[in-house]
Amino acid sequence: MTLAVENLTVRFGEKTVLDRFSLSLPLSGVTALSAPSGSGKTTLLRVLGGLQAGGGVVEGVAPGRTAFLFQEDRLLPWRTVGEHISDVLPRERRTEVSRWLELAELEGEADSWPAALSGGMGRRLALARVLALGGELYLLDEPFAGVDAPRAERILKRIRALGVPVLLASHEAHILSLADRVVRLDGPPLRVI
Ligand SMILES: Nc1ncnc2c1ncn2[C@@H]1O[C@H](COP(=O)(O)OP(=O)(O)OP(=O)(O)O)[C@@H](O)[C@H]1O
Repeated sequence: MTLAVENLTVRFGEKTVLDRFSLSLPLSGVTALSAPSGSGKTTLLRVLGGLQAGGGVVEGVAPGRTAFLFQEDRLLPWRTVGEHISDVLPRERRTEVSRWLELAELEGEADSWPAALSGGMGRRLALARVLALGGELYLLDEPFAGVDAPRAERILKRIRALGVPVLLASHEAHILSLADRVVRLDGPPLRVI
């Protein structure tokens, strides 16, 4: 399958973030988007996830079938680590909580509260929740912010093994080096370089 974006334009007031932006890439494995801060990576992911309207054509991705990791963790202070995962699982899959915590190297933290997690642990919990939720395409905005490189590399290998295509935004060279393809973007307004 191919993800195709054609002539996508997004403006916020006077500011043009995406200007007739086009991109085509295979929907398999791990694709990394690399671009300077503030250039529009989040905006592009949001359009692909159906969270942001844009003028243009997007083909190959059904917005309701993507799983989206926001740049912010968006954890719930009143739910434990384990409950963050069980909350997104259907009843018959509730036994999977430990599987997703292990994937994110959070085993042993199921009863912890978000306030007791380090920044990197919170990030891994937010990531585990999206992975558990599932979809046909994972859209991950800076999934490893605050996560040490060796751990991030181990987790990314486990994500790849899930067999669901991943499109992630990252600034980190070690993450880019593990991707199957890196789309380097200039910007703003974004252009593929
Ligand atoms: N809702 C909005 N209203 C106004 N401007 C916005 C809005 N969302 C994004 N922008 C602007 O669009 C530009 C691109 O933002 P975006 O968050 O997509 O960049 P990014 O490449 O993901 O940045 P970073 O790497 O820092 O996360 C920025 O100049 C930002 O200020």
